[in-house]
Amino acid sequence: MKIVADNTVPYLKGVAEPIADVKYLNSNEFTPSTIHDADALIVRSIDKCTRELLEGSRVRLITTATIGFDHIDIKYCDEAGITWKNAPGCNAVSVAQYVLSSLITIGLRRNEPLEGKTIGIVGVGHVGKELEKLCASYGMHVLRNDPPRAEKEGEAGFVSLDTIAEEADIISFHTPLTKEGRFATRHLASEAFFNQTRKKPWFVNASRGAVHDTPALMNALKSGKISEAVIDCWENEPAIDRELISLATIATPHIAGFSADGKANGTRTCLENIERFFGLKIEKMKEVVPPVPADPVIDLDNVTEHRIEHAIFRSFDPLAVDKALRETPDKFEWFRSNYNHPREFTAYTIKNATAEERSLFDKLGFK
Ligand SMILES: NC(=O)C1=CN([C@@H]2O[C@H](COP(=O)(O)OP(=O)(O)OC[C@H]3O[C@@H](n4cnc5c(N)ncnc54)[C@H](O)[C@@H]3O)[C@@H](O)[C@H]2O)C=CC1
Ligand SMILES: O=C(O)C(=O)[C@H](O)COP(=O)(O)O
Repeated sequence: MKIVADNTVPYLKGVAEPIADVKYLNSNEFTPSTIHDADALIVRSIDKCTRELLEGSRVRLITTATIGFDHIDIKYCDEAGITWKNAPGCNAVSVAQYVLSSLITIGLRRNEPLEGKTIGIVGVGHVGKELEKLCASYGMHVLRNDPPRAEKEGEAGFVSLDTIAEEADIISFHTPLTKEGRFATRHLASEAFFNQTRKKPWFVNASRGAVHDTPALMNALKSGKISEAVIDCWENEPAIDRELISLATIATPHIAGFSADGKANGTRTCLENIERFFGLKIEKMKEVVPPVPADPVIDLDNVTEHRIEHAIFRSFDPLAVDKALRETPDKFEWFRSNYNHPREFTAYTIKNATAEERSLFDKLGFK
C-alpha cells in the first residue's frame, strides 16, 4: 500500500512505514503526478484536495489531520468514490485555550476582569463547547448561537446572532466555513452584523478567515463598532491583509489549534482511519504522543499577582506569536510549518495554589 503524506504533519514519520510505502511531500509538491499511485493521502488544511489533483488517481482515502475540511472537494470525492475523513475534535481544547489566553491578555491590558463579562459563542460544536466550559469556569456569562443545533435540539439554550451582536461584550466565532445552504457561514461577520453591535465587543475569529468580511471587520474596528480583534484565521491565507494585522489586538498565523496535544490527536486519527479503511494494524501508533514539556511544574510560590494567568501563559502566550507575525507577516506559512507546539494545560502541574485557585485550576484542566 502507498500513502502520500504532507511532510509537516507532526509525529507521523516512521509510524506507518512498517505497513506501507510512505512518501512525504511539501504542500506545493501535491500534484496529479506525485499522488497518482497513492492509495491514501494524509493531508493538512493547506493541501487542496481538488478534482484537478485527484482525477485519474488511485486514491481511495483522504484523511486530514484537521477538524475543518473546507480544503477537500467533498462533492467531487463523493462522486469519485473517494472516502474522506477529518479529525473531529482533535484540537478543540487547543483552540479554546488559545481564545481564553487571548481574552486574558486583552483583559489584563485594559485592566478589565473577564469575570462578569458576556461572551457570545457562534458555533457551539467541539470547539465552542470547550470554550464555553473555560469561560464559565472563569465566571463569564455565555450566550450560545448555533442555528443548525437549535433546529435539531430545540431553541432552548440558544440565541440569535442578532442577540449576540446586541448583548455580548465578546464575540467568538467557531463555525465551519460553508459557502452554500441555509446556514452558510461565509461572511457571517458582515457589515450588517458589525452595525448591530451595541457594546463595542471584542471580536475573535479562530475558525476560518472567510467567516468574516475583511473590509467590514476593518471598518468596524476603525469606527469603534468593535473595540478589540483577535485574528487567528484570515481571508486569503497566507497572503493576509497587512492593514488588518495593524488593526488587530492579537494577530496569529492560524495556530489556535496547534497544541502538541491537538497535533498528536490529529495524526493518530489519520492513522486510525487508515487502519479501519484498509483493515490494517499500525503497531507503532502508541508512539504518536506529544512530548512532555521542558518544565512541567508551575510553582506559584513566588508569584505575587495574576497567578492563574501566569500559569495559563506558561502553557501558551499569544503575544510571542503575535510579535513574530507582525515582524514578518510574509513568513505566515513558515511559522505554521516550523511552530513550537505548546502543550495544553493538562500537561502542567501546579504547586502552591490556594484552595480557591485550585478549584479554578481543576476546572481549567491543570493538574
Ligand atoms: N484556528 C484553528 O487552528 C482551528 C480552526 N478550526 C475551525 O473551527 C471550526 C469549528 O470546529 P469544531 O467546533 O470542531 O466543529 P464542529 O463541527 O464540532 O462544530 C461547528 C458548529 O458550528 C455550527 N454551525 C454551522 N453553521 C453555523 C452557523 N451558520 N451559525 C452558527 N453555528 C453554525 C454547527 O452546527 C456546529 O455545532 C472548524 O470547522 C474549523 O474551520 C478548528 C480547529 C482549529
Ligand atoms: O483543524 C483545523 O481545522 C485547523 O484549522 C488546523 O489548525 C489546521 O492545521 P493545519 O492543517 O494547517 O496544520
